[in-house]
Amino acid sequence: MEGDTIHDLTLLNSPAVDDISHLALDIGGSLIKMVYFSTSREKSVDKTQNKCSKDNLVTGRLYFLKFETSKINECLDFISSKQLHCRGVQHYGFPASDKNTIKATGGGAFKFADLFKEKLGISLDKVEEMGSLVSGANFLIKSVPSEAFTYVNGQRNYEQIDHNDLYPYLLVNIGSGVSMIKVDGDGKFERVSGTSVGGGTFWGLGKLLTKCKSFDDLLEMSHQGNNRVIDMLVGDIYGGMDYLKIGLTSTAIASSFGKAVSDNKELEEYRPEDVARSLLRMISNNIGQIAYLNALRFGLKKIFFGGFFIRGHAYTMDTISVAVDFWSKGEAKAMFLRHEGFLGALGAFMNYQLVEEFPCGARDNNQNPLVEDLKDNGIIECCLRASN
Ligand SMILES: Nc1ncnc2c1ncn2[C@@H]1O[C@H](COP(=O)(O)OP(=O)(O)O)[C@@H](O)[C@H]1O
Ligand SMILES: CC(C)(COP(=O)(O)O)[C@@H](O)C(=O)NCCC(=O)O
Repeated sequence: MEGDTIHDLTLLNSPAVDDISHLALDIGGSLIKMVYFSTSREKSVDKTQNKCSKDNLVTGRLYFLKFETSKINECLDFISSKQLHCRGVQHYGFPASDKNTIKATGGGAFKFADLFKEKLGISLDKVEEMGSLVSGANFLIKSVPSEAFTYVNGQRNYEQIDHNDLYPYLLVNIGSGVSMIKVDGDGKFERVSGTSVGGGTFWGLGKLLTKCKSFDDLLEMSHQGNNRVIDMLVGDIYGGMDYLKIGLTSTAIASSFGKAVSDNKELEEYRPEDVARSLLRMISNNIGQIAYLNALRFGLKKIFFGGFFIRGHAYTMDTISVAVDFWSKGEAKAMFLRHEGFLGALGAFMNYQLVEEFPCGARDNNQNPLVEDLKDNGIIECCLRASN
């Protein structure tokens, strides 16, 4: 797996409790994503010093965390132990009405509303999921340096996106399922397609077929595997030859898992690594292709991929990039986002309408903001607007 994926924060990395305010959640089919704002890294004891010099802005950082939805109690315990829902809200003049109400998106904002109320006394202020994904993506693409990148020949190439040339684009969020959204501007979007063959499919089928215990193990396995053992290639059908008349080389996959038909082997006779690789390739390819077809429908050249299925995994990004490039004959471009899985949670956070500036204040002691991001699990500097 690549090194600069944003992982869970450890408690060591967490800010002091008193300085945390404004928590937003995206409770999805597989994972709960959490974003919260804290001022604690400013080293200042006097909270007035945390105000930005101009206007009434408070400097701080956004922190990111995730939990498995099936272990929602861990998330509730974390919020409760750190009193995330009621600390710090009135510091710096943030509106007191925010207390005990948090912005939440995703299906779980509906499914678990009673649980949050019962266990923590928190009301979930529901924010629509597709809108959250879009505002999270727009914010990241426009305001966070070194956020968007292409993945070509094993290399991340960070893109400077021209704000005046951003729209329209296609946003493909690969969570448990996949949503494809045509984005035309801030708050201007349409969900144009989707597929149920997504991250949940990879993880679910992978678990059944390989008996692996965690998603990261499955990804790691896929890294070690060889899909040609199970996939039927064009060369397998054409006696080792390419079929160039229709643009297919002998090594192109003709039929995912197709070799298993004639192999007459039991599942146990295949290496789980090879099974994981074929599965990852099949699902990534399929999503890349459907994404391209939707981009073609609307004449979109830029396709941003988000969602935690991607997990910064080299092979996943490579497969998606190659699929988009192949089908579009180089016309469309697949781009990825460093905060891939947090689009919805960030969008819900934006709904507080306190975000004034991103990023706020210079990262004065380093030339490359990415370096600090890596150390800090994707922490983003920002300013929130205080009410006084
Ligand atoms: N630690 C993990 N546990 C479970 N799934 C994970 C994990 N890390 C990445 N994934 C992948 O991410 C997908 C969920 O992505 P996410 O964007 O959080 O969607 P959702 O909102 O549906 O939970 C899973 O289906 C799986 O493919
Ligand atoms: C229903 C969902 C929006 C829920 O979002 P998720 O929790 O998967 O991130 C998503 O799973 C989805 O778009 N599924 C594809 C359904 C379809 O278009 O066939």
